[in-house]
Amino acid sequence: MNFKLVYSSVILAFLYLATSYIYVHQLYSSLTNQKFKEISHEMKTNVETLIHEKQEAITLVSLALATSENIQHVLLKKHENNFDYSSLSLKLKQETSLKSIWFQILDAKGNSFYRSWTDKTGDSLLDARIDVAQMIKNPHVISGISAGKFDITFKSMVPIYDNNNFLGVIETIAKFDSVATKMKKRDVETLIIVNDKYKDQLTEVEKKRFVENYYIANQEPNKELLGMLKSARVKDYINIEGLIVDKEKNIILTVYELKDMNNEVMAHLLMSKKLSNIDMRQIELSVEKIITVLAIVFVILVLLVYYFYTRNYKKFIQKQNEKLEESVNVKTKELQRLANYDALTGLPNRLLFLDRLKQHLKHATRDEESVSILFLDLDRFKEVNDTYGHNMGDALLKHVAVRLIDSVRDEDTISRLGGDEFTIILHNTDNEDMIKVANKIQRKMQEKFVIDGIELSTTFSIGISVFPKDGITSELLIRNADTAMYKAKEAGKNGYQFYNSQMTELAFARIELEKSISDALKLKQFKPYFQVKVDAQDKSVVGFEALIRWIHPTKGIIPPDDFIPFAEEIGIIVDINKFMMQESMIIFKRFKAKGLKCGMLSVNVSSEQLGDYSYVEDVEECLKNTGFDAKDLDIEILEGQNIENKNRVAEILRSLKGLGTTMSIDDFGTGYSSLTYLKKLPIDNLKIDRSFVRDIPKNKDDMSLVQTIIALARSLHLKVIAEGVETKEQAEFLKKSGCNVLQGYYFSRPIPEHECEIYLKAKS
Ligand SMILES: Nc1nc2c(ncn2[C@@H]2O[C@@H]3COP(=O)(O)O[C@H]4[C@@H](O)[C@H](n5cnc6c(=O)[nH]c(N)nc65)O[C@@H]4COP(=O)(O)O[C@H]3[C@H]2O)c(=O)[nH]1
Repeated sequence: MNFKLVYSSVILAFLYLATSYIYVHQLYSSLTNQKFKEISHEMKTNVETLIHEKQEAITLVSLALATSENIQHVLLKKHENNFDYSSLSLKLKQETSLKSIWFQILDAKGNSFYRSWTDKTGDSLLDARIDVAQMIKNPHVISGISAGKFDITFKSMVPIYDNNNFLGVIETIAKFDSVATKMKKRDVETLIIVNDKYKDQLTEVEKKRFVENYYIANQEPNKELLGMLKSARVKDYINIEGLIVDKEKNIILTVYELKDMNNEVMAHLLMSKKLSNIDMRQIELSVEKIITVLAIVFVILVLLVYYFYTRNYKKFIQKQNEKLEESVNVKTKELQRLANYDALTGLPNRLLFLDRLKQHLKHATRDEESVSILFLDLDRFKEVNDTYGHNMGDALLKHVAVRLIDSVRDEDTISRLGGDEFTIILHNTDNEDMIKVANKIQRKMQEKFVIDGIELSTTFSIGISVFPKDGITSELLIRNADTAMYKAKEAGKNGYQFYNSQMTELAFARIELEKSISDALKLKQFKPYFQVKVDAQDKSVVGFEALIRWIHPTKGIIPPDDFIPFAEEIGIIVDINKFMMQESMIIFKRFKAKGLKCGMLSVNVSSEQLGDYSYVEDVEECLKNTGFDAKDLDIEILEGQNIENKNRVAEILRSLKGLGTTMSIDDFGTGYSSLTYLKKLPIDNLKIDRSFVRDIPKNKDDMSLVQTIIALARSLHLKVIAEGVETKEQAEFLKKSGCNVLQGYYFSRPIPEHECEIYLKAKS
């Protein structure tokens, strides 16, 4: 995601808002200042206008009166009592804005001829007033503001002529503070501050109307302004340049300089207007407009940024999606590989094999061709695992896979179904080709594998099924190839078998048998039968061999040869033997508890178990569970059994010996054990196979062979037990030959517990 754009947008927005704020603020203050200036100007202009108006008004009045014939006549005749302007004053008061107005008439010599406010006349004003002197000297219209004894006033003097004969002067006087009153109507308070230089002149004015030496000319001065003036220096206010805005007092202040007739500043008009009375709406409207424009610009900018951002974001999302898709593809491929290929060998696994087989079958159906499946199972792979561990087993599988790949064409599919099972799919091959492939595999496997310096050899049992002859579905073809593979195992391993229909029946029978053996174990249908072993010399009971019998509810007693090899093949023999050992020990414990001398208990062990340490644990557990004395336990090992797996077997036998048991080599003479090797094993007894005893005394070779075995056993300090003794002659011959213990039908067949008890009781 483009965070840069987001960050810069946020910063820009902030800058924009800050700048806008400053701009609006400055604009507002500049507009306000402008407005205040305008207000100040307006106040000054207004007051000036009012002053001019007033001056003009009284001048007009003077001019009007100067042309009055009555005045001229009276001045010519000096009949002063004919004047009365009180009605004129009243009229002016009523009809005009001239509320306080006075008149004075001077004669041509500057003497007061008439005063409307007093009866006092005849006094000369030439000396008292410069303006009067000027007028007499040079009659002309004089208009202005002047300070007198009582106040400052508006004055206008107009010469009175009779034709060209100067008769005198008419003077009109008006109060000045009416200007302040008029200004008030316009919301402006005006304080008329008369300059301090007039202080001495204003002799008839009350002292209290002075602030410092400045006369306040208002009749009723504004209290606030007066307060302000009193609380500071008067100069501070009359010297204001431009204007003052006092937000605290909510006023705007400005000063107007009032000039006298000689154009000299004679007074200052301090004017104030309430800020709250100033109409700021226009400014606010302008500012609002600006804010609106700025806001619109901001919104547009935000929208633009948003547009670019979303466009950018879409691109970003698109890129992310592409990346995601890419990694999903990689992962999917990886998963497909994991799902379809065997992690150990890298060959296609069961899933891919099934898929490819289905494809082959589809094409073969369409093109009317054949497809063959070779089902391969390593012979004795379990022994490799048990002997050298699973790592070695795995390494062997990898090497085997390489050799398999070397044995077939590239287009043939080899897969590992799991464990030591492999399959090969061959397309459109005849029997001869298949045999060639099977032979090639076998040849490749002949050479020993050398892994971590250890030499290993292994072979394959191969089952072959062919589409469509042996099945048209993949499931059936695999099952039938598997069945054929079992057949190859039964036939002695390291070979191949083509599937035929009889094999299916066999396969079903095997499944059936597997289930019923398992059920039999659960239902305790297996029973130990005991066959006695007697001392060759005095025929006393030395012990018993426990031999299994399957007491089948419908088939009766099933002998071990009918199910033990199969039980060994499917592995259930481990549980069966454990069960047999524990049951026999319990029975022996019962015999002993009854005081019966049953001697040693011999049990059989399977080749499956001798390569596995867990057998030692099983024996230990049975001894512990039953409290059976290990010294009374003899374990019979078949000569042919696993003896090749020398080191492991030797170790396990030593562990068993460590528990206190004795060990016997069973069926001796049928295998090919070297006696030197046997010497190294912790063996106590050697049982001569009954096949050598059977034909005694008829077969002289057997007799001499038996004698040789006994002599050899003796030299190895082993006890010799002969089995299959059926006749007295045989018993006698074996006794004479030095055999220690005899076992066979001659003494007793294998019998169940209760019969054994009777037998023992009879013997004791
Ligand atoms: N013809 C003849 N036979 C005699 C005579 N005396 C004994 N036998 C038979 O010879 C076999 C001796 O047992 P084995 O060699 O251990 O051979 C046993 C043993 O290898 C195996 N077996 C029996 N019980 C068990 C067992 O619990 N576990 C295992 N793993 N194998 C067992 O089954 C084999 C066969 O057992 P069985 O049928 O009981 O056959 C027994 C026994 O009945 C005789 O005088 N004449």
